[in-house]
Amino acid sequence: MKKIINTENAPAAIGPYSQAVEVNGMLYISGQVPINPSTGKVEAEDITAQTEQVMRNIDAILTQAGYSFSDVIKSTCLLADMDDFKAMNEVYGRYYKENPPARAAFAVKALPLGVKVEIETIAAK
Ligand SMILES: C=C(N)C(=O)O
Repeated sequence: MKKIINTENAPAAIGPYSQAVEVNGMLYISGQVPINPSTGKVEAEDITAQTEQVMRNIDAILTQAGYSFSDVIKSTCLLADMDDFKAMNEVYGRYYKENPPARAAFAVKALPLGVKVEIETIAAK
């Protein structure tokens, strides 16, 4: 049975999706963009600050669902500009120091709200 995960410590959805859905010990977190949940706005400007906000949002959803970064098995990183790959990795890598999850990274034409980065996450117990 699926369980919808919702926390005020991560941004509300900006479209018709849930922050995360848990089913059978698997947690599927929607792509997180760098919205500050306190204000509902994108305040971070550069890729480092935007990635930090995205990772904080992922952390809040993992925590709400009773998971942690060590439970993450797969990420998908979407970038508006592949020139940001290195800087995104520097922040991302702080959260996954050992045995990092499987991952794909893409540059896409554009991201919602004109942000530079969006990261999807799947975790398992
Ligand atoms: C930001 C998103 N995850 C979306 O629009 O689907």
